[in-house]
Amino acid sequence: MFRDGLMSGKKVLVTGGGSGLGRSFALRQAELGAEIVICGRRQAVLDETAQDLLRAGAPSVDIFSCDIRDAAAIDEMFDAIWAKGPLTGLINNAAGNFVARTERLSPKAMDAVLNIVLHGSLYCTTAAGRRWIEGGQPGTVLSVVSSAATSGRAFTVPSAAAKAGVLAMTKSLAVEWGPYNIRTVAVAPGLFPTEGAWGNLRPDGSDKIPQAMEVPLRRLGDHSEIANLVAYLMSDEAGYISGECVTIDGGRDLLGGGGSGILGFFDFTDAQWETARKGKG
Ligand SMILES: CCC/C=C/C(=O)SCCNC(=O)CCNC(=O)[C@H](O)C(C)(C)COP(=O)([O-])OP(=O)([O-])OC[C@H]1O[C@@H](n2cnc3c(N)ncnc32)[C@H](O)[C@@H]1OP(=O)([O-])[O-]
Ligand SMILES: NC(=O)C1=CN([C@@H]2O[C@H](COP(=O)(O)OP(=O)(O)OC[C@H]3O[C@@H](n4cnc5c(N)ncnc54)[C@H](OP(=O)(O)O)[C@@H]3O)[C@@H](O)[C@H]2O)C=CC1
Repeated sequence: MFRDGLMSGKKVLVTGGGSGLGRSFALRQAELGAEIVICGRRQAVLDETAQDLLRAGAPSVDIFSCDIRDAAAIDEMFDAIWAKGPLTGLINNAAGNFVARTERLSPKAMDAVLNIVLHGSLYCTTAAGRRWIEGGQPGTVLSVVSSAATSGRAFTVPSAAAKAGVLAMTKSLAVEWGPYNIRTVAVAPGLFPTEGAWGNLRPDGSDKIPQAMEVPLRRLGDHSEIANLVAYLMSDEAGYISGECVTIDGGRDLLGGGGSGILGFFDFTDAQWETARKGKG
């Protein structure tokens, strides 16, 4: 789909790039010639993906065990990255989410999601932007949000609220940092199977209808489809796109509020919620 070397000369940090969609984004850009940096909390996952990235063609791969809830740790990671050469792009991909009845969430449960999605994305974005502005370098920040950012999403309210904040950040910085030649963009994925999303959002008994039937195109997304979109948006070919969020969901959001994926939760029993919470769903 793209010319070889589309991302040559680029160096991109993918938060949560060791697994799930982040891994697919990193792999696609590695194939297109980008130097890749990935971070996450699980060192073993990062180690394994780093080997895959090198095999895919990345000229260099750096990995950082870093919890993006920790602003100081992020700053250390960015210092270490810049010591070897500045990034040209950042992908805010790492996220935390789970289904729960909102009125029963503890403050810690709310913070667990908000701190990763909203605070983590803002910490990483400003860590990159500050360095680009000081160095007089252009840059691109792509944040992975969700249609929940605009439509809301019952039973995952902290995530929906955090994604709305990240989208507002994207649009605000497109204006504030435009004069520095820093682009900020977002993608809103629909259903792309990953361990994290299915493990946290799809407990047993929650699917009222087959998952593909939640989507007008009658199928789930393939990682290659969103990885190509992300590669395009990170490349210079998208150099005049800023402040925009591209939805890639087979038309699912047009069914209203993220489709019918949440319908099962209205009838969930206390026992089912407990099982979901323990991660046995
Ligand atoms: C909007 C749609 C689109 C988005 C899609 C995605 O993002 S898909 C990507 C999805 N991918 C991922 O999510 C991957 C990353 N996810 C994670 O690391 C975890 O799921 C995390 C977000 C809980 C953070 O982990 P951690 O180790 O920092 O947290 P911890 O275990 O120490 O708990 C902290 C607090 O939260 C509470 N609590 C926890 N679960 C539940 C629950 N089900 N029910 C109720 N509460 C729950 C827990 O009880 C505690 O509160 P307490 O009792 O002390 O007052
Ligand atoms: N899959 C889907 O259908 C959809 C996904 N999305 C969004 O796409 C993105 C990727 O989702 P997906 O791949 O499914 O999620 P996964 O849960 O599979 O992957 C999340 C990644 O983020 C990392 N991560 C989580 N918390 C932290 C943290 N505190 N610090 C650093 N890294 C962290 C995880 O690594 P580790 O645990 O090692 O830290 C993991 O590599 C997210 O932004 C999600 O909200 C949106 C809509 C739908």
